[in-house]
Amino acid sequence: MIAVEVALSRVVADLVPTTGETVALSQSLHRVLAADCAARVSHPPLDVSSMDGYALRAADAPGPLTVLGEAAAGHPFEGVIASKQAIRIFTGAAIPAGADCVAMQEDCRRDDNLVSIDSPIAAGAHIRRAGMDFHHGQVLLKAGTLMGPRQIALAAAMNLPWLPVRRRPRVAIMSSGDEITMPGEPMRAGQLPSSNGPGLAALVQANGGEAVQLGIAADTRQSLAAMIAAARGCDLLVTSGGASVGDYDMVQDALTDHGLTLDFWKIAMRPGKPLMFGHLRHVPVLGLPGNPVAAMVCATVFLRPMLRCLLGLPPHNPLVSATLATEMPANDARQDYVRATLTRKPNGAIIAQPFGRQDSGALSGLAGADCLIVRAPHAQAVKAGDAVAILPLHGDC
Ligand SMILES: Nc1nc2c(c(=O)[nH]1)N[C@H]1C(S)=C(S)[C@@H](COP(=O)(O)OP(=O)(O)OC[C@H]3O[C@@H](n4cnc5c(N)ncnc54)[C@H](O)[C@@H]3O)O[C@H]1N2
Ligand code: MOO
Repeated sequence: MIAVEVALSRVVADLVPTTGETVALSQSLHRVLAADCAARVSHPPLDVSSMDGYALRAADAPGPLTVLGEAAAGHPFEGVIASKQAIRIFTGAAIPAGADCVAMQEDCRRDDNLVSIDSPIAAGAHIRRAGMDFHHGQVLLKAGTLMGPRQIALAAAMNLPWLPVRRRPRVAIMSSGDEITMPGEPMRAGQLPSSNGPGLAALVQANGGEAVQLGIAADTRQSLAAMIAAARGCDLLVTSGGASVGDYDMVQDALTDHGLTLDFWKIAMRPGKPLMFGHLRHVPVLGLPGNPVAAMVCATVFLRPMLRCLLGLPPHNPLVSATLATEMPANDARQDYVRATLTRKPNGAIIAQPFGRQDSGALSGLAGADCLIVRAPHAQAVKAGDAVAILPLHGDC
């Protein structure tokens, strides 16, 4: 059995980011930029007012000044302001030639076509300079940026209607087992619905991939072989089930028939001991255990970083620290991923409460967990109040 960290470094070692494609800005949420993007405009495009008020020369304050006209956003005042003159101006409007500041409306007194300024004012007040935010040609969004709502707002301000993004990695997902059916299908006695296929597909989608569910192979070499063949053209093949040592655990044999180059099988991890990794004609193959919690935890720990690498993102799965609510015994040789809830104390401390039942077939606990407490191999017993490392579980895992 190899260590989790060694396994993790091996699964991401040879991954090359997918090629780029162009998508509309409106379709770019959660996509990763494949190239640097430069602004096609300056922002703001010219000197504009940041307040509603009067544009004037600061040296002319307190006035009174003659109001020549007005400027609103998108409707500039075309004339020139001379000494003792002002214009009414609104937020976002261009600063007229000759003016060097804007007095806020609240600081001004208007009397017919005259305006007086009640507070001291300096040149430059309430003016946003052209290009204050960014200039035409400036690279503001770098290759590798994950596009969220804030980055989309910036790209729009940069006048970029299309963006170069990494193609979504195509991940073929294959479940196996004679007892497994698709959710909702008729079931014989003893059969159960596949949770791994839909759960893994959702994890792939939530992490920027395109899931291709191949279906459920029967526990025969022929059935497994047919499904493995259907994975051609994918960037990554993920199998679930049939990974252990039982007579009907034939996934690895079927993959070997197809030319699998095995990298590793079995790691020091709980849940997830029979994890397998290799390559089928250069396509990485991640063989997940069938136990539903093991499949999803291994996907969180291994598949998520693999997807990140295929998207050109750093593979990190950062651990953070929490305070333990109850004692935990010393750990054995396998790195343990313990399902737990998190609560925040009024003083800001984050408290992790492990579930009593940690069976790797019990999905209800995983779905209700906020985090996995990560316990190193041979970790010593810990007591309530001790610090532990946790892997937070968000909406994408
Ligand atoms: N003698 C040993 N037996 C087992 C060992 C071992 O080291 N020696 N390891 C155990 C561990 S740890 C795990 S994890 C499991 C992994 O088994 P497999 O990967 O071969 O998975 P299956 O036998 O196919 O199924 C296990 C379990 O999970 C259910 N399952 C399978 N696929 C799905 C699916 N798509 N959706 C929902 N549930 C699924 C299946 O019905 C079984 O109950 O091996 C232990 N045994
Ligand atoms: O590691 Mo298995 O994944 O214990 O259930």
